Amino acid sequence: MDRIRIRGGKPLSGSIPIGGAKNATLPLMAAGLLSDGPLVLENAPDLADIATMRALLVQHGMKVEHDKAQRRLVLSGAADNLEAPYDLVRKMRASVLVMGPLLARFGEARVSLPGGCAIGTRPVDLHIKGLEQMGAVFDLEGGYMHAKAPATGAGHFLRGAKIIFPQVSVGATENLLMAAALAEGTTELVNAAREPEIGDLAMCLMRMGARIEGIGTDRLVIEGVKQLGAATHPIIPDRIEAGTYACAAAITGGTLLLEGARMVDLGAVVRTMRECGVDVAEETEGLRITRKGGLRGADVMTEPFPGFATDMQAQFMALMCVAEGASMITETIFENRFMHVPELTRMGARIKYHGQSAIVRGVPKLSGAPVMATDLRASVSLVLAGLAAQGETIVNRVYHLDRGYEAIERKLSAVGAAIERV
Ligand SMILES: CC(=O)N[C@H]1[C@@H](OP(=O)(O)OP(=O)(O)OC[C@H]2O[C@@H](n3ccc(=O)[nH]c3=O)[C@H](O)[C@@H]2O)O[C@H](CO)[C@@H](O)[C@@H]1O
Ligand SMILES: C=C(OP(=O)(O)O)C(=O)O
Repeated sequence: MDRIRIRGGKPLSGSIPIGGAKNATLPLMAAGLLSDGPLVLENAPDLADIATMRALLVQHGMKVEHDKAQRRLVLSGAADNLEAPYDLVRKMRASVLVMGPLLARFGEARVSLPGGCAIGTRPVDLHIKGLEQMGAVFDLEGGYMHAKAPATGAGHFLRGAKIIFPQVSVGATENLLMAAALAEGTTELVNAAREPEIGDLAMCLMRMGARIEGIGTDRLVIEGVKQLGAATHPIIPDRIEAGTYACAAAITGGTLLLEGARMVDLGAVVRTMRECGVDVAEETEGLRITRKGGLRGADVMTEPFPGFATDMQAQFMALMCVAEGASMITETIFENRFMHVPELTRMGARIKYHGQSAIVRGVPKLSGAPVMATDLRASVSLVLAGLAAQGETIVNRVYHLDRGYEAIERKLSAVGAAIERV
């Protein structure tokens, strides 16, 4: 199995191109189920999760072409198999996003329950409750959610509803937004998630002919239409990939231009990095991250957007391991997202955690070690620690990284890191 070998201690310098956002592309691909297309997605990243979503849609009966050279995905055709099998759903939880589109367009879906994952239990009750409010009836059998929605007689299956989320959920907002686009009448999503990926999905649905108001706010109002059509949509840049490479510049005391990255998507992360003594400047081509002086510790609490992203928590913790003073990191989104702590500790970090909070006491140097992690962002936090550590770090289980970071070793070695896949 592939591993990543890093010899740390080199300040990075140069430019890194930021790809299209994984977490925008996955729901956008699911939206392809809502019409015969073609839906053309530009700036598509080449990631394991994209291949998984492609396999899922293909087994549903759709045609999905991924032109990697042109960074383009073209989705067309109509689903003729309404089942999302366990083998694919367990690989990637975002598979559950086919539920809303399948129900809205065909009145039926059978989707495996995803189960828990390394970072938490991650139930899908909010997705189910919302779709039930829109008229779907759910049955649980053999680990599958089997949902049916009777035809309304007006060319729709689902009916618009006012859905008040008791808790902010990115996936539930996306699933219901897609379902509402083809439902009869008006749907109101209250306490909706406001992540940039949701705005991107809404923009794409509008290009396909959907009627949506309130984009960028926590109240989305969708006027259902009978049919959606073809569209071409450019995927937004990956703010988490950008934030991760910003940490790479900061932890090595270097300077990187993150081509295509946008300040507007990274607000809380940028504010915190500045608090730590890192310079962040918006330039025409992207964001420039520079660290000249020492790193100072800072406290963060993860929150739904526009708060500090949970998907940046592990990377920021790696940075705080070598910052001056103590930093308190509180994870409020997922109940088990400190799996990187024991591995960072093996590299010499001083971290203690209890429940939702961790205290990191900065040390002058980390030391390289063989490490492994159980999820995507935890794995990349070990790469970051390895870039700053003395000696050699081997990161095992690279398949986690390949879910969300395209060519990470090539992007980092091009800016001066001693990193290779072995
Ligand atoms: C593919 C994708 O875009 N993944 C992102 C998405 O995941 P995902 O959409 O799964 O995350 P959610 O926003 O839904 O989860 C937020 C919280 O709500 C809980 N919850 C969620 C749904 C539900 O029905 N019931 C429930 O209790 C979850 O367990 C979690 O504690 O948003 C997360 C939070 O920003 C990110 O970390 C993930 O990278
Ligand atoms: C948690 C993540 O993804 P997923 O929701 O697909 O597990 C992530 O991108 O960090």
